[in-house]
Amino acid sequence: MDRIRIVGGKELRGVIPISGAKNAALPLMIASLLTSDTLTLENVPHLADVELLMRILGNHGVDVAVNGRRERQEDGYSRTIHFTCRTIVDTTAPYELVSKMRASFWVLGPLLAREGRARVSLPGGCAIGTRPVDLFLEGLAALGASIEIDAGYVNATAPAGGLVGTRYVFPKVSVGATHVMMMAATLARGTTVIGNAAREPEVVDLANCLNAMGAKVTGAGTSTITIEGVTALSGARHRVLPDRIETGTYAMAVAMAGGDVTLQNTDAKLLDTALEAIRRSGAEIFEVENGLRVVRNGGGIKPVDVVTDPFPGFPTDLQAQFMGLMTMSSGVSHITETIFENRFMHVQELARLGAKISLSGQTAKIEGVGRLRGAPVMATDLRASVSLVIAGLAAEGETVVSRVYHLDRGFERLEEKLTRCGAIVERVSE
Ligand SMILES: CC(=O)N[C@H]1[C@@H](OP(=O)(O)OP(=O)(O)OC[C@H]2O[C@@H](n3ccc(=O)[nH]c3=O)[C@H](O)[C@@H]2O)O[C@H](CO)[C@@H](O)[C@@H]1O
Ligand SMILES: C=C(OP(=O)(O)O)C(=O)O
Repeated sequence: MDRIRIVGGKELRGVIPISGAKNAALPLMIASLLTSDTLTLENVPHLADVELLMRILGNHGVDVAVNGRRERQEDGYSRTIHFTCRTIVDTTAPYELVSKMRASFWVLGPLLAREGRARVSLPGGCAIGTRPVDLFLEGLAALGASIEIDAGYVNATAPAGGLVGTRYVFPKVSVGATHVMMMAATLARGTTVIGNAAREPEVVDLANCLNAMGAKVTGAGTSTITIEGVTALSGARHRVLPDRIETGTYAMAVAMAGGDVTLQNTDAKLLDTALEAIRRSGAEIFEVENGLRVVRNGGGIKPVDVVTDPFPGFPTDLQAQFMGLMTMSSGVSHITETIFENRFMHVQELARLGAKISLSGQTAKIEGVGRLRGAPVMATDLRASVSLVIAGLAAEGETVVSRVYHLDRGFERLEEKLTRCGAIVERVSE
């Protein structure tokens, strides 16, 4: 099993290209199930989750062609990929595949909308909480679907004549349930209004792509999304938006290790709240053409309190990384996690590097320590593992992060991007 070895204490200087967003690419790829034409996606990141979803979509009948060729391209950053699902050959998404990645559950919406039925295993994904699927099922039931859960599978059937437009207010904001209901409603009869919808940029990206495919979606990016159903969708070409979590992660790496790095192909507007927190910690952030520049040349790290919230709040997917940054602050900070009930598994691993963190319910109290010291640590989930990498960059001596398959789910060419900025980071295969 691969490990990442880091020799810390070096400032980061250079340019990091930001990839297309994993969390936008996944629902966009799933949208290809809604049409028999080709959906071409540009800027698709080369990640384990993307590869797995290609296999899952292939199982349903989607033909995947990378850069116009059928073979997979093993080099190069984010790619252009063509997805064509002439006919859906299988409406079952099996446990073996869906259990590995939460987002694969989302095929439920398009399969149901296009074929009138779907059988999808209950999902897996990062172990950061119980992550139920009640909101998905209630949303689809509001569109007229009959739903039963049997032997670990969700069996959903549309009424004769297909799904029917509805008004439905989610009792809680859910990114995934918003994606799924929006996709399903594009092919429903009549108009659907989704209340308390997620406002994340990835929801807006999906709505833009659906509209390019001929859907009639308005209001994405606000809490109320309206979808006028159409009888069929066509193909389209769409560029995946930049990864705001990757952007924030590297910005925090610079804030922690020091240096001057330009993050290219990204947009500060995607993560205003997180950038504001990084600025308050003492780093300077400048918007530059097609990206941003993060600078911390000396000066201490100030303590900053944050509370995670749905967009436009501070993203839960940057909570672990920000906690890494706060471990080196000059005072006491508090981080409250409101989205997932079990997203503090990085705490005990950061402690191995010398961090002082105590937990009380959903709030972590971080007593800044002047310096961290490298140690062997274990990745527990995707964002927790990258928090250990950036802490390792700032720590003195050697840090070895094991279980790096978590990282490969969501960070494209992490070692290469950091090495180009002067970090000493290498992958060690056993
Ligand atoms: C692939 C992807 O895009 N994953 C992101 C997505 O996950 P995901 O879409 O799974 O997250 P949700 O927004 O659905 O989850 C928010 C909260 O709602 C709860 N919930 C969700 C659905 C449901 O049916 N019932 C229910 O109670 C969840 O347990 C959680 O407590 O948004 C999260 C919140 O920004 C991010 O951390 C994930 O990185
Ligand atoms: C939690 C994440 O992914 P998933 O929802 O696929 O588990 C994430 O991207 O941080």
